This record gives sequence, C-alpha cells and structure tokens, in this order.
Amino acid sequence: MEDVFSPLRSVCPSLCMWKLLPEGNIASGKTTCLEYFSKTSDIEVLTEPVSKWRNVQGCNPLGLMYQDPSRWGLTLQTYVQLTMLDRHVLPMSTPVRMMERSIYSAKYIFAENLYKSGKMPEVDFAVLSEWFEWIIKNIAIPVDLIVYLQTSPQTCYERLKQRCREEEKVIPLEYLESIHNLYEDWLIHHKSFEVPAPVLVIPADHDLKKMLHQYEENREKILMAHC
Ligand SMILES: Nc1ncnc2c1ncn2[C@@H]1O[C@H](COP(=O)(O)OP(=O)(O)O)[C@@H](O)[C@H]1O
Ligand SMILES: O=c1ccn([C@H]2C[C@H](O)[C@@H](COP(=O)(O)O)O2)c(=O)[nH]1
Repeated sequence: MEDVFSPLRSVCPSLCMWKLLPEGNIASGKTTCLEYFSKTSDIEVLTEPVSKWRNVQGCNPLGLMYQDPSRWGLTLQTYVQLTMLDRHVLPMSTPVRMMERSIYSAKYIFAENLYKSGKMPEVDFAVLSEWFEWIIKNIAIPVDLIVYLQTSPQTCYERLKQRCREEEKVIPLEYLESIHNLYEDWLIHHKSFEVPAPVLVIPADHDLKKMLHQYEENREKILMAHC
C-alpha cells in the first residue's frame, strides 16, 4: 500500500509521520495506554500480536516457551521477531502510529533475558542474533519516540495476576525483576544497547485515573512533539 500522505507532504512538509512505541514490562499497562489513545482521531494503534504468539497454525509458542524455555525460547522469539517486523513495515494510513513494543525489545529484552538466564542455548541465541542484525541493517525501521511505562516489578506482578492470562500463571516475580532490569539498563541507564529514538518516561505504578491524567498531560509530547 502506498503512503497516502506523500502528495500532501511535498506541499506541506509539516504533515509528518510520527511513529511511537509504548514499551514496558509485562502487564505494565501498555495495552491500556493504547486503548486510551485509540479514541483519538488520526491515530493508528497496533497492539502486540499476542494472539498470533498463542496460536500459530494451532500451536501455542508462548505457552510452550513458558513451560520449557530452553526448548522453545528460540521458536517463540523467532516468531515474535517476524510478527514485529511485519508490523514495523506496514505502510502508515494515518499521520500517527502507536505500536506496542518492537523488534528491539524482543531482542534486547526478551531474547537477552532468556540467554542471560541460561535458558537459551548459545547456538540459538547466535542464530537469532544474526537474523536480528541482518534485519536492522537491511530494513528501515524508523521510530520517533519510545514511551517507557516505568513500573515496579511488584506492580506488574499484581496486574499480571489480575489479568490472569493462562500461559503466564507460571511467571514468578523474579522473572519480572529481570525484565525490569533489562529495560532500565537499556532505556534509562543507556548501559546495554543502542536506543533507537528519544525516550519519554512515564511513571506507571499509579491507578488508572492518575495514569489517564498523565497521558493527557503528556498528550502533545506523545503524539506530535516534532511537528
Ligand atoms: N493503572 C492501572 N492500575 C491498575 N490496573 C491496571 C492499570 N493499567 C492496567 N491495569 C490492568 O493491568 C492488567 C495489565 O494491563 P495491560 O494494559 O494489559 O498491560 P500490558 O499491555 O503492558 O501487558 C490489565 O488487567 C489491566 O486492566
Ligand atoms: O519478545 C517477547 C515479547 C513478549 N513476550 C511475552 C511476554 C508476555 O507474556 C507476552 C505479552 O506481553 P505483554 O507485556 O503482556 O504485552 O509475551 C515474550 O516472551 N517475548
């Protein structure tokens, strides 16, 4: 599909495309954030393709990974990488796109966590890494802003239990702590991997009312800061 805004952009450069990625720990509130902004006109919201990860041709790689990460981690992360790439390269049909997580966090957070915790064999990690490096070298994946929903692992643990997704019932608090530390090293301390865009940090331990208030306060920054 072609970029429907390109003829307009040549006469009006301020008509810009804006791609932002809500990022954060499991159950930090990303989907809830996306649902809130989806009510705004001219925003395209792409939620994470979790339903695909739970059902690819009748198989459930997400569930398999949580049951036996050493055996199925590569299977899941390969599929996550593919489905994320598919979303990244979708032509935009509105000036603003919010896409939940990214090919970057799939690699820098989740694959990294499996590998660092000894649950992904070195050869699996090497193959996944080569795929990832090839993709980011050869395919343009522009990102304008990362919105990091910063939570404590404990908050996520409580929200995760409340959401009660079947596959995630085995997740201990320690898993969320590891994911949290990787996110902090990447997006806050800049200690691990290159950050592909500026980061807006939104403290996200608050109740829903306060979160919606914060989203309103940050609406301009989130949606069109560069235009
Ligand atoms: N600010 C909040 N306070 C309390 N519960 C929340 C808040 N934001 C989201 N939730 C609930 O927490 C769970 C996880 O939220 P969700 O948006 O699905 O997280 P994510 O998409 O980051 O995994 C859901 O049950 C959701 O209703
Ligand atoms: O690269 C990835 C991305 C996500 N997951 C897992 C983590 C959760 O169990 C689900 C979806 O995450 P939400 O934060 O609830 O959206 O998928 C993964 O294992 N690898």
